Amino acid sequence: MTLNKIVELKEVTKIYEGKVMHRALNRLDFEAMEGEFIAVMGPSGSGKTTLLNLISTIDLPTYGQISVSGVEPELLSQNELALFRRRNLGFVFQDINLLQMLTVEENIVLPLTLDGLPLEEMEERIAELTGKLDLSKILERRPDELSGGQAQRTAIGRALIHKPKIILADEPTGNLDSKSARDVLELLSFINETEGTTIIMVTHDPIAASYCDRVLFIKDGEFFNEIYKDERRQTFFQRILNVLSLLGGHHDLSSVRLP
Ligand SMILES: Nc1ncnc2c1ncn2[C@@H]1O[C@H](COP(=O)(O)OP(=O)(O)OP(=O)(O)O)[C@@H](O)[C@H]1O
Repeated sequence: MTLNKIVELKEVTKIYEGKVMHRALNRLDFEAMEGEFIAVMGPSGSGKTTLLNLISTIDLPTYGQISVSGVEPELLSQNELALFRRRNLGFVFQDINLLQMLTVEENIVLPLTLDGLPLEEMEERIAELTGKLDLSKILERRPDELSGGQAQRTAIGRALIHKPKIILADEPTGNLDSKSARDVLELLSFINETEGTTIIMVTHDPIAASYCDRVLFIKDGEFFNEIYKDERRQTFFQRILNVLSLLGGHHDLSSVRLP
């Protein structure tokens, strides 16, 4: 099977112009193949969120080229970009951001109603997806009646309902306890394997990163290292810790253990 590049960045530089100019990314090359599950790690301020914002077409680079799912964001208007994002990308954040007045089901189905999909098709997709997400029994609940893990799984449902090609996740387990975090990571892996959805996830957590196929490490806006998963998650996890300790800017990792 030949894999296609779904994301490509060539020599991308991002400079924030403010009172003080800041070069957040410097001549960064990056590629994601269709169906990959990639973690992006690096010390605070190294440019991870900037990278995600560029891939998600929310922001444009100062220099360099970007292509996402065959599209060069620079060539599209703001309206075209908004439509492109809605059709092709799914977003999952640390701050879960569900609409409080809506039920679990209504929150998940919201992006489809924007696209005016027929009711029957919406119901079919909701049933299939909420089964996978283990939310079928709590579809009528509102966000304040959910655990952190259930709320994040609802947010993942909302990100997945339109079958995006790419999921972009920024610290999706950052606010969760370890059990809920594991559930969310297993869910993302399952979606990646069964749907072939490409996932790019920024995380500080080496355990979260160990669920991925590849970890990209950046430092001061530049490529630092990248490692691929091997047979066992335990050894991959250990290799992630090794690179993090070389990278610096992290807390003491000696006590972190894979559960
Ligand atoms: N809009 C902005 N204007 C000016 N500087 C910015 C802006 N956004 C980010 N930066 C700076 O760019 C650098 C990279 O920020 P970014 O948010 O990408 O880092 P990060 O690796 O995601 O950090 P963290 O892990 O703390 O979230 C930081 O030094 C940040 O202060």
